[in-house]
Amino acid sequence: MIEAVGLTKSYGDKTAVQDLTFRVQPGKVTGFLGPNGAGKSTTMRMVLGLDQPTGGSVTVAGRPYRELPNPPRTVGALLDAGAKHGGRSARNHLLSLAQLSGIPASRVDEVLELVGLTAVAGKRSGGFSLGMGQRLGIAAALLGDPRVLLFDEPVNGLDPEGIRWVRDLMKRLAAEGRTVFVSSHLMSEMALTADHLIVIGRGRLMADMPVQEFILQNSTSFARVRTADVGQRDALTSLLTGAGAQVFPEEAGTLKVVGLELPQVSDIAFEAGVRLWELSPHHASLEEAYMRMTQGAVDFRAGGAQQASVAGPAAHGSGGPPGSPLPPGAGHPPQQPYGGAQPQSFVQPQENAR
Ligand SMILES: Nc1ncnc2c1ncn2[C@@H]1O[C@H](COP(=O)(O)OP(=O)(O)OP(=O)(O)O)[C@@H](O)[C@H]1O
Repeated sequence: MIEAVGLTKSYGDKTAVQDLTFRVQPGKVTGFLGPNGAGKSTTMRMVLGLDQPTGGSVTVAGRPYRELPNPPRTVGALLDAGAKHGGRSARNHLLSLAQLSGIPASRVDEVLELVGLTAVAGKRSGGFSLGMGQRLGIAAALLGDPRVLLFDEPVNGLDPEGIRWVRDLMKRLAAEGRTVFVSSHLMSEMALTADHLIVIGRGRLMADMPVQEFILQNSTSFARVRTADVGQRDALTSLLTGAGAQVFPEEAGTLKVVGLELPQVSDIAFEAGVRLWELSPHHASLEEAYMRMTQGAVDFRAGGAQQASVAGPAAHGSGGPPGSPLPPGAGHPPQQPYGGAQPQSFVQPQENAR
């Protein structure tokens, strides 16, 4: 387990991490999320004793990293996959790390096999592709067979096969009862990999909960409705609005209905004699929930002028149609063809979550 209590780190007058308290539990993959500059790497560096907190504390398996009897056998980490001696072969790189920690040389071949680098073990790691470098970094993290693992952006630059391999590895490590703490900006990947999330923004804790709960708490589900014809669609729109729903017409001719359960929508349509061709539930993705939660905690955002020049003068705002309650920026999700079952979400305008 990793436990942070009031963890704080300041660089001069810049506070990178502020009063963070959380536990990373064994047996789960815990995703560590936050916008650029939120303090994720700083936190991980403090877990690993590479930076000293200016306040609070963080322990691994009950002790600060520097007090662990044999740190590489307790905690392994991939922080910077580029941090290797490029002139050495993959095997020699791992052998030197093993020697430093009193790990038997036989373990080097085991981890090379585990990450799929056996065939290139004798090659200079300087010539490795990004994906091979990531695998070598992961091999180094696994060398001491530690119970606690930290990975900072482990899928950075990996191809789909590599991403899937990392995902399966994380899940396997967690299933073995290890503590797996992994940062990533790839939300779709985190949704598939993580069981639990710790989200920070501007150095502060914003969420600490299971992935599904995070999505539920930070998103709005909606129903998509398709009627047999336009006249019925307009009639149904007024009835649903009258019943307290927010109704948004979509380009594909469907309606997005927020605020009523599916059976209620069905009953209202039935009682009015409106024939429905589609009535489907839609849930938010992790990415949508994350964007909604962190929108007030982003340090770096592309400026409007920049976006305009990229989009070209003909581009229109991404808000709702004139008269719609959607503000600019709260655009409709991509339309699905009729019957398309991809879950989508309407992200409602929300005040700064903090
Ligand atoms: N050595 C340092 N000296 C001064 N400021 C630092 C130092 N290290 C980090 N910071 C600042 O602390 C803040 C948090 O940085 P950190 O790298 O931990 O964020 P992050 O969440 O890992 O970001 P990213 O997702 O971009 O990697 C940033 O504002 C950063 O500029």
